[in-house]
Amino acid sequence: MIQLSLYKKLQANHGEMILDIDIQIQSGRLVAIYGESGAGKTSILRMLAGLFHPEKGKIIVNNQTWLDCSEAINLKPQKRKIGYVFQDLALFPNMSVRENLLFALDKGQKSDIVDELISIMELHKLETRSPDTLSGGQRQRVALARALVKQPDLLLLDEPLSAIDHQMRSKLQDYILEVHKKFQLTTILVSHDITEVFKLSDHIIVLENGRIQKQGSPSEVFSGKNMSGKFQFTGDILSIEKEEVVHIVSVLIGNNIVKVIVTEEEANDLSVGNKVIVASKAFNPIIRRIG
Ligand SMILES: Nc1ncnc2c1ncn2[C@@H]1O[C@H](COP(=O)(O)OP(=O)(O)OP(=O)(O)O)[C@@H](O)[C@H]1O
Repeated sequence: MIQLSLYKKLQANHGEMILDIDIQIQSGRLVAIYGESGAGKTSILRMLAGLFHPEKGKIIVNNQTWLDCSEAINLKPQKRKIGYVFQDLALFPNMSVRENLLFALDKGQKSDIVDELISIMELHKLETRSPDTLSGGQRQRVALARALVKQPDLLLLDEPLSAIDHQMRSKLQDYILEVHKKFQLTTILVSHDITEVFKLSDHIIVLENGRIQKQGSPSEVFSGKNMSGKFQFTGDILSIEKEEVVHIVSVLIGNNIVKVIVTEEEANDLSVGNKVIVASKAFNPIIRRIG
């Protein structure tokens, strides 16, 4: 369990902004912090990592106090068992991919975990390469593996995939899900991307001007009501076409286009580019093998 209460005055574009949050996260969950630019998301992660200090607050991770301002407890960043991946994370350029991972091992820690991560993250073909010769997506895959070497108590992902193209991003999201399933690490993901947040997290905290505006499951948070379905996916609207009395909405879900028929009234509420949830609970989905 992670208990977090943080208070800090920040300098926002429009003047002073108070970051004031109280969050509890159960162990093993993947929680997303979602919010507009400047809402305070990165500040929370930096405070968790010990890189930024709140004026008031407490951070307790698995019963260990990392920070308690009233007791003057403030564990150094290197004493906090954290894996941190952000957009422009630098790998050591003078070391191969494998050496970058080995370098992250704690003193006396067995190197088996490096082999395991190379296998899970499918880095075999890249392990002797220098980071400079890798694509952005490959580098982030290595960065994620490196953050996992120490088997942290808490994994922090700050927009780790935002500079990566759509197809590679989707693959990397699968890797994140895979390692999360395998290691059950408590993970906090900061992202602007609703589809990403929906796909990866089981709980979403929406931050607005330094305060929690709402939180809950992805469907509770994004559909405004508790939407349940036999299956549901998120996607982007590509087109809305009128056909006689109905409208046909084409939605891009992953790499597939799904067409959904809606009424005129429903269509009026939708625009090309909107992120949407496509769900069904009235009938059983049909499954067929492909290829
Ligand atoms: N050291 C600091 N002292 C005071 N204010 C700060 C400090 N660091 C950041 N801020 C301000 O706090 C606000 C929140 O910044 P933060 O980076 O946490 O937002 P964010 O939600 O992560 O935004 P983005 O999505 O653009 O990364 C910003 O207005 C920023 O200028």
